[in-house]
Amino acid sequence: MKYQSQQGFTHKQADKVGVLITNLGTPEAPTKKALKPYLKQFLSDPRVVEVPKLIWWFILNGVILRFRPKRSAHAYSTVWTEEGSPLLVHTKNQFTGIEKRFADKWGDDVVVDFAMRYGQPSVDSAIDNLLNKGARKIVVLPLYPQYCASTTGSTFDAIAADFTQRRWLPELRFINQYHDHDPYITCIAQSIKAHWANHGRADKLLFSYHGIPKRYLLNGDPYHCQCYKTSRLIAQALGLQADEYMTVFQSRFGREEWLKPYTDETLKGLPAQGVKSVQVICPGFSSDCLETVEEIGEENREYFMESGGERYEYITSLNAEEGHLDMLFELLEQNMQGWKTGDALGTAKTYENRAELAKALGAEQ
Ligand SMILES: C=CC1=C(C)c2cc3[nH]c(cc4nc(cc5[nH]c(cc1n2)c(C)c5CCC(=O)O)C(CCC(=O)O)=C4C)c(C)c3C=C
Ligand SMILES: [Fe+2]
Ligand SMILES: [Fe+2]
Repeated sequence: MKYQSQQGFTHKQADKVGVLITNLGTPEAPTKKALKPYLKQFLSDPRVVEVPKLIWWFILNGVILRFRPKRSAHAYSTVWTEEGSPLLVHTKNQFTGIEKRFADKWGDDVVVDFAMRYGQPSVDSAIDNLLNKGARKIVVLPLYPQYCASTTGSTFDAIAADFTQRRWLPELRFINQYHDHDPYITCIAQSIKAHWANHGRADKLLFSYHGIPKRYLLNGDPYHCQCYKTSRLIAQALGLQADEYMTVFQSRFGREEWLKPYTDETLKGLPAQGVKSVQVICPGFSSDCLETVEEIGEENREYFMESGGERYEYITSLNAEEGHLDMLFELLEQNMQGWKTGDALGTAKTYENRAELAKALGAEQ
């Protein structure tokens, strides 16, 4: 059969809302063997690398996939925990916390699952789960506060690709971004205040976001503008003056110019300008991951301290903190407004399910 249908459908089943939380994905293990398929899937996505297909095929397979898996495996091994990759561990905890909030308030009317754009659990398997549990309306929350075609756009592609294989499509709502959502800004501001209460302030607060090629911004991607707006709103919430904070971009990949100022170059240059202590937070990452724990927590600390810095503090991502989960739960509920749950399609007097319909129609099944 070309198009898949829900397993075990009956006319009496009550409509449910499905909530799908997604994140980027992470390798299965911190090994060269596990990194290769992960990087291949990730970096073959045309939303991530916008280079003509044939040229990129040669660069990816001939150069990057020969050398990068070993280097990245080493980096991942420094952040790997007993439960696995930090990104997966935090995303799972976020899922569990959000699922509990829905169970407490909505009972059986809402089903929740999570998926990774690359690797496992896949978007297709999570949509399968939600539909088979009776979800007829699905709200998707990619855990990226700022919209970027490479992340948010690509997640939409994965959902759309999955839908091309299904017969009875659910209603869909897709949360595009929440970069200026008040409760999100408040959550980040509160986590900075809590850090200040324990450690005091530093000379400068740095907001570090994952970069993208500058070309994507010039071609119309709103990511850069949304990052700056997030920083501005957090700074406002904290009452910071313009010279007390900075927005910077990390995790460059490849040779072309990415969004500037670069996090690493900035940190290397700040001590010479008299900035001896910094606090760095990454508001674009809803979970700690390789790019925050290793790159911001370790690598950039060394750059700053070796350049004459005296105090460097990384303020962790919101992860599965209660306030963060409350905020995400509220955002999801807002995006479910007007959706009815609990109604069934019919009482099915003539037939209970597809098999009985087939029998009634005298059709072979
Ligand atoms: C938060 C948003 C992200 C954007 C935007 C983004 C763009 C982007 N990333 C790459 C290349 C790599 N990113 C890698 C890891 C990684 N990237 C994000 C998020 C964004 N990426 C996260 C959360 C992570 C960490 C995943 C984890 O498992 O912890 C990697 C893999 C690691 C490595 O080998 O260095 C690569 C590669 C590009 C090209 C890109 C372009 C827009
Ligand atoms: Fe990335
Ligand atoms: Fe901008």
